[in-house]
Amino acid sequence: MPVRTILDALRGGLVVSCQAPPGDPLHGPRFMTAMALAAANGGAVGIRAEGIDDLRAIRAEVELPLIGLWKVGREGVYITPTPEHAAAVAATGADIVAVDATRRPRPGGHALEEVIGAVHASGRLAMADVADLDDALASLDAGADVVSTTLSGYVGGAPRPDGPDLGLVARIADRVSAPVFAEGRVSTPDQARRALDAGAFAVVVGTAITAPGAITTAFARALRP
Ligand SMILES: CC(=O)N[C@H](C=O)[C@@H](O)[C@H](O)[C@H](O)COP(=O)(O)O
Repeated sequence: MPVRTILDALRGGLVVSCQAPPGDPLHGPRFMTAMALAAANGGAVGIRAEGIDDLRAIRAEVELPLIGLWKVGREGVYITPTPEHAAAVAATGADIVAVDATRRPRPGGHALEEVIGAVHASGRLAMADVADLDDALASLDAGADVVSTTLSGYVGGAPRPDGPDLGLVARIADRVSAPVFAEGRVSTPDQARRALDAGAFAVVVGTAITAPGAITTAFARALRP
């Protein structure tokens, strides 16, 4: 899909993140493809997904713009950490490759520019997953095409807020002209709407839509005395 068409298709809409980690009963391409198809039927304008097998399978069945990433471990920089991971994600046919764009040290000592360079060398757009405004500004300097607030609340060990960081969405959107995606802990349609009002270009929702285990836990907890 041409770059303009991809961004136009995503503007103002809902991207559904379809991810289930190893150990989750829904882990694997079959279930994540079904999730992506269900999201498409429900009106999603894009899909975000993780891992080479899931991305290939989703790409084969879903025509919506696809944001791909590869999680390597769960500590430090784990979202598409190196140029090699970025090239492999791009090779699945994902339209946008999401990469950790925090200012933390990267495995192999790579600079963010190198990871983004690998995305661009593959003809894809680079999404910078950031934790704060300075990450966003630095990532755009490094060549990122779009920014997402994915990592706000997941860096530095401070207690994680319950809701999305709409303040960060607004701070970034006020400073930059690049598209800013609101991502992370968006749990209700009202929060998604408010993310757009805060200046988001589009909204990414994962757990609240595609993680029945977590959704069940929230209901079950609410019933406990
Ligand atoms: C921090 C991190 O690793 N975030 C990941 C990034 O792809 C996913 O685990 C999240 O599910 C995704 O960002 C959507 O967020 P939420 O599930 O909160 O709607």
